[in-house]
Formats: sequence, structure tokens, C-alpha cells
Amino acid sequence: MNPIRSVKVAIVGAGIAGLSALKIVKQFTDDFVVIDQGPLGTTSARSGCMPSKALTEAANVFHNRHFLPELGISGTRQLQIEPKEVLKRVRLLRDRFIYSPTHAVQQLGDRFILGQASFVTTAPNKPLNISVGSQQIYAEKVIIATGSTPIVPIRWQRFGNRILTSETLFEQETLPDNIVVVGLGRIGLELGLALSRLGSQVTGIEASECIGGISDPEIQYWAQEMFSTELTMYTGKEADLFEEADQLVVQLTGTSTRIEPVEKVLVAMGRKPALDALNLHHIGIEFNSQGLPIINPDTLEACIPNCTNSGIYIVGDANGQRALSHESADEGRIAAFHALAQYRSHGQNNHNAQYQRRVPIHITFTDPQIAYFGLRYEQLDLERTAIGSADFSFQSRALIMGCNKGLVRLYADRQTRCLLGGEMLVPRAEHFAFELACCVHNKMTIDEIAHLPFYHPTMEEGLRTALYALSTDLGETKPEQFLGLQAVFD
Ligand SMILES: Cc1cc2nc3c(=O)[nH]c(=O)nc-3n(C[C@H](O)[C@H](O)[C@H](O)COP(=O)(O)OP(=O)(O)OC[C@H]3O[C@@H](n4cnc5c(N)ncnc54)[C@H](O)[C@@H]3O)c2cc1C
Ligand SMILES: NC(=O)c1ccc[n+]([C@@H]2O[C@H](COP(=O)([O-])OP(=O)(O)OC[C@H]3O[C@@H](n4cnc5c(N)ncnc54)[C@H](O)[C@@H]3O)[C@@H](O)[C@H]2O)c1
Repeated sequence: MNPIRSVKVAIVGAGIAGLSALKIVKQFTDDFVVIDQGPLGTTSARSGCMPSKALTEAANVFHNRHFLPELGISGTRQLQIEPKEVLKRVRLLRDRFIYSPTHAVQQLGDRFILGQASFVTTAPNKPLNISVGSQQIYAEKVIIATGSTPIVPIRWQRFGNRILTSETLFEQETLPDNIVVVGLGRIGLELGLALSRLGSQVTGIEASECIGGISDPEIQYWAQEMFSTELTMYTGKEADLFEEADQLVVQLTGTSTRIEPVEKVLVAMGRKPALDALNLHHIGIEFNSQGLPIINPDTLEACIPNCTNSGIYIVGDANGQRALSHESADEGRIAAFHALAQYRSHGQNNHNAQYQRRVPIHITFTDPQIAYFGLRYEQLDLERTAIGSADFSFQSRALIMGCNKGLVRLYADRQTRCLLGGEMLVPRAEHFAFELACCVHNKMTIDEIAHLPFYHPTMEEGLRTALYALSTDLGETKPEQFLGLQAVFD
């Protein structure tokens, strides 16, 4: 292998963002390299989206045994969970999901380089210089897609394998009898609730007053009420760890509350962009006060002082902005499109929908699920916004299915009556959030949405209840008539 190579594009990181960039780059040129330090297969498939959902699935199916006697199904007391088998299936599925992204990279031949990339100081207007082991790559454009890593306080690392993160949890042979989850954001809440349903005694500690990234105070209240029945929950408290007589102890800082002895701690305190190894200071990339690289939001090109076009694009979790799979994939596409501007034909303009941002959507796979789409509560101008809620405790289809709990809150502009967004904690939120995000994408008014065909009996009828509530908040005295539909059971 030639130790010095020059290419048009180097993609650093073969996760969702890097592979999605690769698809676009390949359309324009063969003159590229992909560099990844391994393991291959993407975080999403290896230790993120997919294994977490596989664990959650087993937990929720097992949990449903509590509902079966109500349906006249007996014998549920004999049902047992086998954590070893659950984890085996999680890993089996994981291996299946990592196959295709791994294969996509391996088939690149010598255009794939296995190793850790870092930048070498480059003179202005010269190709960017990246070193990987003994190789030097000179690239006109670089797409950085190195993902993120879990934040674990350094002083906790001495507790060894008693400290778990999402990177190590799925590698366990069995599940702990008791576990403390530090951080009840998306990862902590999804995994903490799953572990509780799989038989572990779970204590969750959250530094802020909010769990699951929910910003609507009513949904937040319901979430804490509901989930605290499944795990012992402390909010507004930070955790500290220490050892006493070989036992791990967790203390809530500023209080005398101790949890002991603790078998394992799942650290879910957030993730930070994996940029340290890249030596970005060698090329002068600017960082903001939160330590995140400053990038052009439209092109995702990194900013370097006194340099109009750095030629470096930072995408996916690596830029610390929208750490989600579909956003990472979009960012890979957008960056590659702009990086290769000089090779594009005139027909491919910047307005191609493929290279635009989508309506924001987020789903947390708890039970019930948490979701938000469009504008979130914390982003609203409350003076100009109407809010409509629907309580799913009495939603007819949800009652039949034994999952009648939760709340939907929808937000609409008072002047235009357009749906702006919403937050929810309801069964099937993964579907509702998508359906309603489509309405926001199409700039639909609540009247237009109410005229869509709501089938009976479906849970979507619960959304119609929230639309009625919205129109009441907008001052209509007979919302059913105004919206042209008559609810029968909801
Ligand atoms: C437990 C968990 C659950 C999640 N659930 C969801 C979910 O349900 N839905 C959702 O949308 N998102 C979810 N996410 C987030 C989602 O997984 C990430 O946003 C997404 O995987 C990020 O993709 P990426 O391409 O940016 O990074 P990655 O897939 O992490 O890819 C980065 C690649 O860069 C390589 N790399 C790093 N540094 C270097 C270097 N210096 N040199 C060479 N190579 C390097 C790594 O080896 C890796 O292959 C979850 C995340 C976690 C952790
Ligand atoms: N379903 C999904 O789409 C999904 C699921 C999991 C993760 N993700 C993605 O992964 C990213 C990372 O998830 P995450 O849950 O690690 O981050 P997060 O930012 O969602 O949550 C981290 C939580 O830890 C808390 N925390 C920080 N320090 C603490 C301390 N000392 N003691 C107690 N609590 C502390 C924070 O207040 C925060 O609520 C998310 O931003 C999300 O984009 C998505």
C-alpha cells in the first residue's frame, strides 16, 4: 500500500452519517477513501438504536403478562424471563444488523482504510493532510463523521466492569439484580425501564427536573408519575459513586441519601462528539462555548477563522447537534452534496428535497412512548399558540387493548390555525408523531387535519380529540360542528 495518497474526498467514520455521505460521493467520483478505526457496523446497529429496541421489545412483551388475565387468559404466573436468552437474541439481531454496513465498507477494497485518523497541520489552500497509522492521505475535501462516545466521569472509570454504558450493556451475559441508572434522558429512560421490566431493581437518578427530554410540563408531570411506578426515581439530584468495603455506593450529592450495595451502574449522562483523536486544533477549527465545532447550518462546513471554505464538513453525532439516526443520514447526504459542488451538473440545485432538513421528530421507545415533532413546547411563543390535549385514559381503542394511559398535547398557531408541533406520552406515539409531522410538513391547518379519514375504532381518534380541544382553545363553541366531524365514542 502506497503510504502517501491524494484523493478528492476522504470520509472519516463509516457510521450512518459516513455511509450516507459515501452513497452521494460515489455518484460523482471514484476518487475517495473511507477511513474507520473499527469496530465497523455503525453505532446504531451495534450498540444504539437496534439492540436497545430489541431489549425493550422483550421487556414489554413480558410486561404484558399483567394484562392477560383481564382477557381471560390464565397461566401467566408460570411465565418467566430468561435474561441470558434475551441478551443472546439482542446480540443475534445486532450481528444481523451490522452485516450490511460492514459489508458496504469491506467491498470498497483499498479505498477503505482501517485505522484511526488524525489531522496533520496543513498550509492554507493546500490539500488537507490526514494521517492513519503510517499512511498520509491528502484530500481536497474531508467529511468528518466520527460519531459520539458516552460521557463517563474519569473518576468512575476505576470501578471497572461495574460501570456499564450502552456500549457494554448488550455484551453482558446476564442482567444485574440491581442497577443504578445515572441520567434519565433518552438512553437512561429507555434502558432503565426495560431493565426494570426484565427483573432488575432499578434506581434512576436525573440531575435536572426533567426526564426523557420532554419539555411540555404536563407531559413531563405524567411521565414522572407513570415511570416512577416502575423504577425508583430521583430528579434534580446528581449522583456520586464511591467504594466502601469493596461495595459500590451511590450517593445523591448534597443529600444523605445513599443507595447500597449497588451491583452495576449504567451511565447515561449524555454523549460527546468523538473528535479528540482528530487533532482538529492542527487545522484551526473553531469551537463554541459548549465545546462544539462551529459549522454552517446549511452546508455543515466547519468554520476556520479567515478561511471562506474550510473544505471540512462535520456530520452526524460528531457535530453534537441532532444526534439521531435519520438526521445523521441526512447530514451525510447534505455535506457530500456541498463538498462535491464543483462536480455537480447544473440540473442538481440546492433545493433538491433530498438535501433539505426535515420536520424535527423524536421518539423515545418507552411504554407508553414519548414523542415530539415540529416545534416543541419550549420553542413556542405561548401568546400566539393554542394548545389542545387528549387524555388517553378513556380512549376507546386503547381501552380495548389495555394500554389506555397517556396524554397528547398539540400546538397550533392562533392566527393561521396551522399545526406547529406537539409532545406526547401515549401508546403508538411512534406512528402519531410521524402522521402529525407529515401534517406539519404540508403546513396543514387543524381544520384540514380534522377532515382526514379517521377510521373507527383506532387510536388516531384520540388525536382528533386533541384537535377538538385545540379548536376550543381557539374560541369555537361547537368544535365538532366547526371541524365537520362528530366524535361518537372519544
Ligand atoms: C443506546 C442508543 C440508542 C439510540 N436510539 C436511537 C433511536 O432509537 N433512534 C435514533 O434515531 N437514534 C438513536 N440513537 C442515536 C443514533 O444511534 C446516532 O445518532 C447515530 O448512530 C450516529 O451515527 P454517526 O454516523 O454519526 O456515528 P457512528 O455510527 O458512531 O459512526 C462513527 C464511526 O466513526 C468511527 N471513528 C470515530 N473516530 C474515528 C477516527 N478518529 N478515525 C477513524 N474512524 C473513527 C467509529 O469507529 C464509527 O464507525 C441511539 C444511540 C444510542 C447510543
Ligand atoms: N429513541 C431515540 O431516538 C434515542 C434513544 C437513545 C438515545 N438517543 C440519542 O442519543 C443521545 C444521547 O442520549 P443520552 O440519554 O445519553 O443523553 P441525554 O442528553 O438525552 O440525557 C442525558 C441525561 O443525563 C443527565 N445527567 C447528566 N449528568 C448527570 C449526573 N451527574 N447525574 C444525573 N444525571 C445526569 C442530563 O441531565 C440528561 O437528562 C440523545 O441526545 C439522543 O439523540 C436517541
